Amino acid sequence: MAEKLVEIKNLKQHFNVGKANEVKAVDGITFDIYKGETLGLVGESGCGKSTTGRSIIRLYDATDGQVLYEGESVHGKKNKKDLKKFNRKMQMIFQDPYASLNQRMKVMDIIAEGIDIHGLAKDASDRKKMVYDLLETVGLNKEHANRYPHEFSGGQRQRLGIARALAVDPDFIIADEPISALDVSIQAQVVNLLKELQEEKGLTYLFIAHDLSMVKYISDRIGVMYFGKLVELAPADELYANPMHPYTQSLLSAIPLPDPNYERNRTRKAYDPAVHNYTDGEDVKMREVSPNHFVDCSEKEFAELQECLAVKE
Ligand SMILES: Nc1ncnc2c1ncn2[C@@H]1O[C@H](COP(=O)(O)OP(=O)(O)OP(=O)(O)O)[C@@H](O)[C@H]1O
Repeated sequence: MAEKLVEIKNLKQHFNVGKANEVKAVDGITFDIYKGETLGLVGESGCGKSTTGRSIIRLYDATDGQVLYEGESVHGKKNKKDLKKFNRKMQMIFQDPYASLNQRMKVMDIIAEGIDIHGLAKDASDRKKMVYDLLETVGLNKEHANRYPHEFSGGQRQRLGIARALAVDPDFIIADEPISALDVSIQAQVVNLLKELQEEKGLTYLFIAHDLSMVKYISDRIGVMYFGKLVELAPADELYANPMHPYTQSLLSAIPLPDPNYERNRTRKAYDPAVHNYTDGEDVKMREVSPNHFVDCSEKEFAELQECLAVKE
C-alpha cells in the first residue's frame, strides 16, 4: 500500500464569512495524496481548485478541517522553524509564470530566493553553481541567469518557475494550471519535464487543470471538483473509461478527440444538479463504488451505480 504524504480532511475555505458576498470556495473535501503520485484536480473555472491548492500549502488559513503533511498538521499555530520546514517541503508552480516572477529581478536572484531564505548555499560561488545546475535541470543554461523574465518565452518562463520551486529541494509540488497559458505545442514539453523531474527526484504532485484533456497524461489518479466539493475520485484510466458522476460525464463529453468517427457521434452532455433529486437530510457523501473509485452520492445512487456495474460485468 502506497504511503500517504498529504491528508486532506474535511477542508473548508470560505471567504467573506458572515457577509452578503460569502463564498464557500472549498466546502468540506477529503482526500489523500500518496508519495510519488500525481493527483490531478479538475473542474470548471471557479469550482475551488486553486483555493484548495493554496489552502493546502497554507497560503490561506483554513476555515475548517485539517491538512496533514507526513502526519503533521500544516495549519494552526506554528513556530518559525516549523513554518520554514513546511515552506521548504511544499512548493507551488503558478499558471502565469510572468505574473509570479518578479520582473525587476534577474533570473539568478529569482531562483536563489529560496536558497537564501533557507540558507542552503555555503557561499556565493556555491549559490551560483546551484542556480546554474537548476537552470540546466529545467532545460535552460547558465547564460540565462543574467537575464530578466521579460526576455523569455512563455514556456521558458514556466521552466524558470519550476527551477525556482525546485531550488529548495521540495518533496511536494502543487502545479496550478501550469500549462493553461502556454501554446499547445509547448504544453507537452512542460508536462514531459515535470514527469522527468518526478521520476528523477521522487516528487509528488497535485496537478490542477480546468479540463480533462492534458491531465490524463500526467495523473495517476484524478479528483473532480464541482462547486467546492469533490464529486469523484478514481485512478486516471478508470475515470476516463467509467465516469460515474454525471458532472464528470459532462466534463468528459466536452473533450474533442482527434478521431473523426468519435467526433461525429460526440454529444455534449450538460450537467443538471437537479438530476440527483436529494431529499432533505439525505446522507450524500463520497462512497467507494468499485475499488479505489469514489463517487459523491446518496445511498440510493450508490445502489444504482453498483447495479450498473454488475450488469456490465
Ligand atoms: N481571496 C478570495 N476572496 C474571495 N473570494 C475568492 C478568493 N479566492 C477565490 N475566491 C472565490 O472562490 C471561488 C473559487 O475560486 P478558485 O480560484 O479556487 O477556483 P478555480 O476552480 O481555481 O478557478 P480558476 O480555474 O478560474 O482559477 C470563486 O468563486 C472565487 O471567486
